[in-house]
Amino acid sequence: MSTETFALRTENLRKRFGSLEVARDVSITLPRGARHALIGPNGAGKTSLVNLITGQLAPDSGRVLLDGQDITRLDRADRVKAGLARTFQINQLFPALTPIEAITLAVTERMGMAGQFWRSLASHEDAIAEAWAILVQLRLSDVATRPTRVLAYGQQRLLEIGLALATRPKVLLLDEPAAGVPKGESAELFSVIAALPDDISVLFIEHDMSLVFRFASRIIVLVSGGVLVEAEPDVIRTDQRVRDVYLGQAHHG
Ligand SMILES: Nc1ncnc2c1ncn2[C@@H]1O[C@H](COP(=O)(O)OP(=O)(O)OP(=O)(O)O)[C@@H](O)[C@H]1O
Repeated sequence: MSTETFALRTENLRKRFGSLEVARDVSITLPRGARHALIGPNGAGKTSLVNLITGQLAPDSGRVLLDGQDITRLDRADRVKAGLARTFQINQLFPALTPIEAITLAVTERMGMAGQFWRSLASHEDAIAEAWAILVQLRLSDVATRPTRVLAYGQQRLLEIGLALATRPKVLLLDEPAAGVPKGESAELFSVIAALPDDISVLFIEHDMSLVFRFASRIIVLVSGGVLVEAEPDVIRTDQRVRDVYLGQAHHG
């Protein structure tokens, strides 16, 4: 695959914690516009892989390429500037801010004008307009001026995605975006993710297989730090190796 066609690629990523190998030669590719799911049992190394991609963890060897650029040596902030954004399993929001305030702040931060009140009003208006557009895209405009703490949990998780979108990412990594969200809200949350523009490529970790099969265009199965198989949902559904991994597990990881 040429560098023109992929948004993100890892090449032979390896990472150990003592004797535990959390990444065993992991090479994955996210084409532009991807909606890929990363699944696997508990402790398979899913979050570690996301951390290796974002720079939270340094690999022992291997490379991370974003839009053709080798970002392996960049720090986390520079990876965000290069177009890599993520959300976490646990809510990271400010409860007292409203969504429009929070997203506008994130946009001004990206523009390098956070805290610069002497900047022209026009640039602040631009930031507010961009924040509104993000909230509309996430179906949060109705609650834009309410304090974050009164939002439904699913809306709070969407707001986190909004903060990531404010960095104008090419690649969005979502670590269990529906974690803690009531069942009734999680499909809505995923349909918003699926409808994001095609120039944003998405890799999401998700435990709920019905959501994975409904929303992923491709599925990467990670087991013991290594990629067991990567394929389209229909292929994964009938793959005996995947069935064997999940068979007999009280809790699907
Ligand atoms: N900083 C660390 N130091 C040592 N071991 C770690 C560290 N971070 C993760 N691990 C271990 O690495 C393994 C992989 O963890 P990771 O969180 O990546 O798995 P996961 O697939 O995301 O699991 P889950 O589905 O439970 O979130 C686990 O056994 C975990 O305990």
